[in-house]
Amino acid sequence: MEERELNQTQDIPEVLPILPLRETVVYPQMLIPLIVGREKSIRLVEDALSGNKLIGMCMQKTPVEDPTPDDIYRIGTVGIIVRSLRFPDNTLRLFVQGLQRIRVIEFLETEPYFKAKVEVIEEKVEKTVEIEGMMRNLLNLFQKMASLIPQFPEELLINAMNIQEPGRLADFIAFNTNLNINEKQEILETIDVKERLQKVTYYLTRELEILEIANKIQNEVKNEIEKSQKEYFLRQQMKAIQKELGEIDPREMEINELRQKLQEAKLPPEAMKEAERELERLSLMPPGSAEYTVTRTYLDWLISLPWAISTEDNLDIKRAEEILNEDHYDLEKVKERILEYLAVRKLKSDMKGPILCFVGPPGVGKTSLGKSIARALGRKFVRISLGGIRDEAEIRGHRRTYVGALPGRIIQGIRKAESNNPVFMLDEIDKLGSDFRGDPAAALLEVLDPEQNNAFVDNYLGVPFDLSKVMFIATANVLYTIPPALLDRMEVIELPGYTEYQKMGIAKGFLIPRQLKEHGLEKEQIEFSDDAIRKIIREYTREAGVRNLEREIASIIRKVAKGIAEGSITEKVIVKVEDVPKYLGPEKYTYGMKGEKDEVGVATGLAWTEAGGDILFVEALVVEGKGNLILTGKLGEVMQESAKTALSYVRSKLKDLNVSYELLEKADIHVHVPSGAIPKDGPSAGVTIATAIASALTRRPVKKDIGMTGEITLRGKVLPVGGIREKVLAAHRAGLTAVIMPKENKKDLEEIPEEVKKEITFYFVEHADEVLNLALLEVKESAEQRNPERIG
Ligand SMILES: Nc1ncnc2c1ncn2[C@@H]1O[C@H](COP(=O)(O)OP(=O)(O)OP(=O)(O)O)[C@@H](O)[C@H]1O
Repeated sequence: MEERELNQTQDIPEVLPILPLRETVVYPQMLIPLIVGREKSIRLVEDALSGNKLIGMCMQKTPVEDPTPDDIYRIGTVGIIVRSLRFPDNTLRLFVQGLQRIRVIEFLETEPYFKAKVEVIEEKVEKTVEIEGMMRNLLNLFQKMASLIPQFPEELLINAMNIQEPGRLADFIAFNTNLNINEKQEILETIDVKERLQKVTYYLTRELEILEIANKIQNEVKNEIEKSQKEYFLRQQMKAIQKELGEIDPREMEINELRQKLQEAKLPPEAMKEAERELERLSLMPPGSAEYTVTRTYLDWLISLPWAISTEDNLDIKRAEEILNEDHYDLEKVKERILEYLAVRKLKSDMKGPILCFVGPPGVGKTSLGKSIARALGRKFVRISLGGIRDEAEIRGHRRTYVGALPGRIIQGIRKAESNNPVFMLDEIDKLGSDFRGDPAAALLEVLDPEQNNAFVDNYLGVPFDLSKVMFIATANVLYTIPPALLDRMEVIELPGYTEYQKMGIAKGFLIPRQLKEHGLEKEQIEFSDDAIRKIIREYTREAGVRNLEREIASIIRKVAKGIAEGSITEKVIVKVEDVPKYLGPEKYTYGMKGEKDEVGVATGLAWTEAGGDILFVEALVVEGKGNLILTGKLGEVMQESAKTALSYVRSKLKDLNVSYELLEKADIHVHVPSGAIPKDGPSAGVTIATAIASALTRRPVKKDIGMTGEITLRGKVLPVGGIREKVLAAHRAGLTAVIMPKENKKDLEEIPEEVKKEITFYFVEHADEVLNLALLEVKESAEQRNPERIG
């Protein structure tokens, strides 16, 4: 009742004590708590309490301690003190009910407190439709704001809905919205109600926008957190439930199991640290994720590697010798070298040995020697082929960041070996490639370098693995394509091809017994005659090694085994020479490739190929022309030059050879080397070409039983060549009885088996004149033998 009475303007005296407020704005009709601490203000309140309890309240422009009238806003509020409490620190707590806006007209007194002449600001508005609409809008916004603030008190909303007067609604909402103090004063000073509604609407809209954005951000963050937290909580709950039930979390079990396996694998400290890190990551990943699988695979690799598993070496040299002999025929020098190697190993166990490299044509037993070494030493045997590898990552692995990454072949081989000291065969080291994907040879160097390979880092593993106990053996068909840096690290052991005699021995002593065993037959059931074996060697295979020989033998044994199994064969089978075509079909090669008769313009050369040695025929023909040299037969650059040199040499000898110079002027010389489709190169056919040309020009036939090799210079000097052993074996195989070779190659004959040397006459020459004398027959081709088209 009192309040209503006081609402009347006339009840407000013209002069009021003015309480300066710091950072507080009091609106009419609002009940607000105030703390009064300044001495002057306490005095003011005390005086008011003993009178009509009415006070004027105006905010200070700045919150100074002792304001002057100039520091005080002129628009304020008149209010009535509803309650006051004195606190022990002498401050007063007041509850003041705001009544109406006032305007300070003039300060009358400043001591003991401010007193001023005031005027009450009347507020009368007509509630137009516009005002009504603005009110409703404001209420809506207020409601919206309430919905965005979680702990918003509901009664504030209800109060707001119950306010009828537009000015009061604006004040109420401004009071309860997060406006800054200057904005609150601005609203107080906005006397025009419509304008006040507009301003409050503006501020409320701004506040709403801020709230909405904040809410959106909050929601997004919350969602993120919620997702991972939900999972975490669920997991924790599951754990708790499982614990309660006496079960173990399968995931935890898996991780524990992995940890135990890692410990059992005895990883070195650096690898263990990495493994622990990955385990930690694994425990935080969702099990179905791709990343989980990647990490799990990596850990499996770490577990499966033989970090601490070594086999014990058996260094009994006698036994090793027995094993090598048991598996291989002959190869005495090679075996001796291997035994020496093992003996040194025995004396010096930590020997950083040279890496052995077996070089030789296919099928000569390189791989099987490696296997025998492993067997003799009691080590595991693994083999990888390097043929055609161009990508360094094949050796060293891909980084784990690649999809589907795996360790390189070295580490894969080690895993296969299940021990860290296997005999590790690197096949076809001569076929390594290199391109933009890096140089595999460089990676291999690191593998083979005893100084570095105790800490070989595979890109996938990312931690070092000790390869120093591995015994590496490389194999190659040829030496010259092996990168020099690699070759430098290796000790080359050459295994040239076998002679027919040796092949016989291998077939009888090793291949046939082995094939019998593999087909489940006894030697009482089948026997090969020597002639039959020889026929197979000569007419069904043409190779330096014995791989095809073994295949053909297996093919015969298979057919016999089939017959026995079917019951069509009941007696011991003796494979005789005439039976061979029955089993293997018509012969594949004609034996004795040597020429059938002494011929003009055809010389027999000796060539060296990847499959061992071979003989080749050089044909020369004098045809009508203008003194040109025609070369055919896919000759390489070196061979072409060699042919030109040979021709020039022969030209310089025309007089000695009794050939007229005019003949050459009217003729071209055509040199051809069959087989035309196979590329040929090298300088060693020099003497052969010279012989063929000389024969063609002189019409003196070349002896068919002589094979020859040697590089030729313009002056006719004969220079040494390579591959003598293979060439001589090929000559022997082809049935030649004499071989002409450079004098400087005489030393190479040492490596040639006695049985071959016995059957061949060797001529060692220094000059091509000697070659012509040896190879050309004295008699000229008779007139009837002459081809009518030929000239000269
Ligand atoms: N001296 C030998 N005594 C007994 N068997 C042999 C002999 N040489 C080779 N062999 C046999 O010949 C077959 C082929 O040999 P191996 O596979 O070792 O050849 P390789 O030289 O490694 O050939 P490639 O270069 O093609 O790998 C094997 O079965 C092997 O046992």
